[in-house]
Amino acid sequence: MADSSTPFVSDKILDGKAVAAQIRAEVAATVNLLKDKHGKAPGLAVVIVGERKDSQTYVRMKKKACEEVGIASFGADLPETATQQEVLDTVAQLNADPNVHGILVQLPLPKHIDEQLVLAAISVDKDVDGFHPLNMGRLCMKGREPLFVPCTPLGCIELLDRTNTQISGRRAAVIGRSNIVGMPVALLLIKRNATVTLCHSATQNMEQVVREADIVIAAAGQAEMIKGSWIKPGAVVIDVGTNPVDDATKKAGYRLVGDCAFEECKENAAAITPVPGGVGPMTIAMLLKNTVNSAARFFDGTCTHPAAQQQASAAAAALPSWSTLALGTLATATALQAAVKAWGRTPSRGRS
Ligand SMILES: Nc1nc2c(c(=O)[nH]1)N[C@@H](CN(C=O)c1ccc(C(=O)N[C@@H](CCC(=O)O)C(=O)O)cc1)CN2
Repeated sequence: MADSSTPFVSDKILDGKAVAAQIRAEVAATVNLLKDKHGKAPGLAVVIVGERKDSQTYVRMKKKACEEVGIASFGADLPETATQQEVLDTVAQLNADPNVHGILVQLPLPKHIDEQLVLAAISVDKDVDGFHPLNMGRLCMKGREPLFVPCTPLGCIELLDRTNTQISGRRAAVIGRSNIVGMPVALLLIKRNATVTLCHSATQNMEQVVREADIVIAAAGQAEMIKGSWIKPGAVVIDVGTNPVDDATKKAGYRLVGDCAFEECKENAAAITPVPGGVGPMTIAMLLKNTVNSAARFFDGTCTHPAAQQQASAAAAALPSWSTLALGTLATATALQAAVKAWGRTPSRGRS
């Protein structure tokens, strides 16, 4: 099923870190093209509320990744005690900032803050996490496309694509129905013509469902719940789980394991993602990609956000006539158009 001759699969291990590195290099090249053409860098704002260690780590990783590819970082670090209004005001400021093309609010939020309200307050044009109800709604509908697809699900599909794994016509089992992963990845697989069973805590005989699947996406958040005997020989297994388990031999006192019993599942699988080093790095790579796609829409004026319209008219007024444009600029524009066009196809790509 997975093409083990790709540079990303070795000894059945699907190296998400390597795929993510390739995507980050592509993003960096597109950022350079955008800077050459528009004289501006894409900007990503990350909002974090509270002091959760894991969330702070992820936010640090996102900022570092932005820096490495030339995306400008913005954002706000709010205390655990921040009120809902303060969070909404922060989002409103970022919505209005013309240098910010992507906004994300790190999840989970503290309990006293209404997650739905905050996610719906993010401008749909800057919703690089794809969690705005309008983007989620479009993802659910046949013949509609969201402006942004959530990063981890997009990363799972990209892993399948970059290892030439056929999706169309195959059976897929998704374990877990979260808004961040399970639900949207099931929708993406359906849009790619897979036959999908979405398993959850009330699913009966989950083992049997998984046994019939050519593609398994494990996103239940339960350490090593999927056993090797559940995996159909030759299946491709994408393990989204990142569960800390006590390990006295580690400096931190714990290690991360996935939702799949890795060594056992690897026996039967054609390819399996490791934890860490599988889906995690893809989440951040896809965030960078979503941000660059957003900036490109802002810069070329195809985005409906008022700031984008203003920027596009200002740019048009400042533009020299076509006859004086250097050939190099034209080449850059063409390369940029091609790059952004190719990327925009990801959610509904018909390749199998
Ligand atoms: N607003 C959002 N919040 C959350 C999201 C999200 O996509 N948007 N996803 C997760 C957390 N997350 C990103 O935010 C994330 C999780 C894991 C990784 C990652 O690279 N993990 C590494 C291991 C890292 C470690 O050692 O701790 C790996 O798997 O190799 C990146 C991003 C919940 N919140």
